[in-house]
Amino acid sequence: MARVIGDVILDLQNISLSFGGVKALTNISFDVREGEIRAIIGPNGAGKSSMLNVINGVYHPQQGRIVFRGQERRRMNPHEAAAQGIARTFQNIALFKGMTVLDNIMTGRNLMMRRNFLWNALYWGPSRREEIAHRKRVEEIIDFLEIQNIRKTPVGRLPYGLQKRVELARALAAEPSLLLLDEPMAGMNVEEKQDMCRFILDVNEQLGTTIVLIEHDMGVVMDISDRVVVLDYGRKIGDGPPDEVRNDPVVIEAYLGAGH
Ligand SMILES: Nc1ncnc2c1ncn2[C@@H]1O[C@H](COP(=O)(O)OP(=O)(O)OP(=O)(O)O)[C@@H](O)[C@H]1O
Repeated sequence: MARVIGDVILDLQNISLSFGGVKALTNISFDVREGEIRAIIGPNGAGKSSMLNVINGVYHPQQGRIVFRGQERRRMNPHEAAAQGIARTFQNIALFKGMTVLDNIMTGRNLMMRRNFLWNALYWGPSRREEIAHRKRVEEIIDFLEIQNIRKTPVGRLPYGLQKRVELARALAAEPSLLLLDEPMAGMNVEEKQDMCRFILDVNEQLGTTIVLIEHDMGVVMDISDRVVVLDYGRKIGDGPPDEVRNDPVVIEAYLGAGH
């Protein structure tokens, strides 16, 4: 399928966020277009994770507007953001280590399970049918990410790179239209990084999912993203296609200054 970059679906305008005296984000504006891979980069402590947390409703900025799919967003929590089609993965893997791969991915469907426990107890048949439908979708995701052979393995027994892939699978189980990835390749070896890059591109191209990712590996960022936002000390210092950002003296200075 040919990639199509569409209209702006997420517009962040003049976002400022502070924690007590610490200014994590200062007057940041950028947008995300439908179907693109948008990277957020910057030295440690630049505000990247805070920005993702603003997008999915974990943090509430003191100033600024967030417009998602044409609607100004009121204060919302992560559950509401997920219901609007925004899913994310975390910097530190947040899976249930004792549960199997399959069960972990099923937890990603929770939001879509319409029927509650009482209903399930009373009407076994329809809820069973619903569970089968969810299982089918989960099995498709398992095939897509090529983890069939570990579907019954407890997550805690898997190598790190595969755990990250399971986390991606769980996020995909919610069928998001906007996927936020917080350092999806952190701590991986070269081969694991190549695999993860391929899967991120496949998700974007074949499922049409818009992706915002934080990544420290510059090679990866330059290879897979359409546009890059650069943060430094909570301010935006660059924004544009990878080639433009890479050659921007202000960006180069921020990275050299931070010892990257
Ligand atoms: N919950 C919080 N309470 C207080 N300060 C916070 C909180 N979250 C982030 N900060 C501060 O906000 C600033 C930006 O942090 P953030 O984690 O967003 O940066 P980052 O670019 O993601 O860094 P890293 O690359 O190290 O993950 C830092 O000074 C951090 O200490």
